[in-house]
Parts: sequence; C-alpha cells; structure tokens
Amino acid sequence: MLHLDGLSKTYATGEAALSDVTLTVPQGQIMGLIGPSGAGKSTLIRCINRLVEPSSGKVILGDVDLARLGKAELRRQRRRIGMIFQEYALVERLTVMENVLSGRLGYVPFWRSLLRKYPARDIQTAYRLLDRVGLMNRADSRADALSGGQRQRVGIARALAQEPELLLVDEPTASLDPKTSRQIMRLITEICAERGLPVIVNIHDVPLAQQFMQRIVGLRAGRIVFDGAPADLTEAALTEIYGAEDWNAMRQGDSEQAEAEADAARRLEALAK
Ligand SMILES: Nc1ncnc2c1ncn2[C@@H]1O[C@H](COP(=O)(O)OP(=O)(O)OP(=O)(O)O)[C@@H](O)[C@H]1O
Repeated sequence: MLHLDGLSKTYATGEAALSDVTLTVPQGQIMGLIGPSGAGKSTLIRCINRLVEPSSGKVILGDVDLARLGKAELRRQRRRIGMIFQEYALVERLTVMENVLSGRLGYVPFWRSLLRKYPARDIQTAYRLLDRVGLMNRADSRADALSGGQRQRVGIARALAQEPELLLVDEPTASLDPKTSRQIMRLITEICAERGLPVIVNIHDVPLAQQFMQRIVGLRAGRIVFDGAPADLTEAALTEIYGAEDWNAMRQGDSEQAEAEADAARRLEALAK
C-alpha cells in the first residue's frame, strides 16, 4: 500500500507544483492520474521515488516513509518501486533478455552487474516474465529491432523483474497507436490484478483512463480536484479538472480520432473483401 500524506513541492523557481496531496493506493488498485499540462502529474510521480525532492509531507510505502530516508537507504528502498516510462528507456543495443535482467541490477553485487552475470533464478524469472508479456520468442533480439508495443512489453517485464511493491507508470502509451495502447493498458491492468500491486499511471488519454483504471485522481494546479471511480468522471468533473475551453478542445479531438479510426477500419475491411 502507498500512502501520501500532505505531499507538497515548491520548485526553486517558486512554482508550487504540488499542494497538500493526500491519498492512499491500496494493494491491487490501478489508479490513473489525469490533469492538464503543468498540473503536477510528473512531479507527483517523481516525488514518490524522490527523483524530485518533496518540500514537505510523507510518502509511506508499507511502513517506510521514503521522504525521510538518507541517500544509501533510499537507494535500497527504491528497489521496491518499479517504473515504466513513455519512451521505454531500454538499452537499445542489448538483447531483450539483458534488458529484462537489468531490472535485477539493484539486487546483484556490483561485480556481477559489471560482468552481467546473473543468478540462474533471475534468468528463470526473466524467461517467465517474457512469456507473460508475450515475448518469449524475442528473448535474443536486440531491443532496437522491436516495435514500440514490443518495447513497452520489455519495459513492463523489466519493471516486474525488480519484484516491486509499487508500480509507477509514466504515460506508457503516449508513443503508441490506439490499438497497441489498449493492449498495453490491458496487460498492465491484468498484471496489477494478478500480483496485487498498487499502480499509479500518469495518463493523458481520458477515454483510455476511463476504460482501464479502477480509480481516477484529477489534478489541477497541484491540487486534487477529483478522486473517484471512472463512472463518476462526469462532464462537470472533467470541466473542473481541465477547464471548459481545454476540455471542449480535447473532446473534439477525441471524436475526430475515433472517426478516423473507424474510417481506417472500414477501408481495411473493404480491401480485405
Ligand atoms: N524542474 C522544475 N523546475 C521548476 N519548475 C518545474 C520543474 N518541473 C516542473 N515544474 C513546474 O511545475 C509545474 C508542474 O509540472 P509537472 O511537469 O509536474 O506537470 P504535469 O502535469 O506532469 O505536466 P505535463 O502533462 O505537461 O507533463 C509546472 O508549472 C512546471 O512548469
């Protein structure tokens, strides 16, 4: 379980990016974080693993307040948090298997990591994870030979290889087409349920969030302005999160996108006949 208590961040520029954010993500819950550009979504995710130092408040994972740790202990505790990134952050010239195994780096002694000698148990786990994300037959391919969706599957397997207690996911589908985005979101949700993992997903795509998240938190100017089930994310709530003008523009964009998708599907069907 993750509990944030009164989390705030003011950058050196004086920008109050997060103000008094309090929330709990229980085991097995997948929570989507939505909000306009600059609302503080990335700051929130980064304060949890302390890539950004919180100005005040608590970040409690299990029974440890991560916000209070010194450097050495923080390094150890960060193993408990798996990250999945928009741009995958793979080592392109390494194989899929080596990328997944790199999720174990926090656990193997330094000399082993230099030689990339991993224990047999880690290798077995990595194969199991590759099987789970549907990439068993690509274990020996170089990462740069994969499609975007396949790369994100490697990113997911690498995060899981770490055996995390919390997953932080930063716009996992921003570089993917709509169909692949849905497949990746489905995979993340299934894995979260299977493992009872709490997950926070920074997600720009509101319909995708509504389809896959169990809970949605809306941020505006660093504060929580919505916290509820996707079904409760009404037009009024979305207007409060994004502001009337931006929400109308987004809605317009979404319906154009859906029309373009339907049109492409019709053309493909016609071609197949
Ligand atoms: N390193 C920084 N120094 C100063 N201000 C920052 C820094 N990083 C972010 N900010 C500011 O903090 C606020 C929140 O930014 P943040 O990146 O967390 O928002 P976001 O919701 O993730 O936006 P986006 O969806 O565009 O990624 C913004 O006003 C931004 O300009």
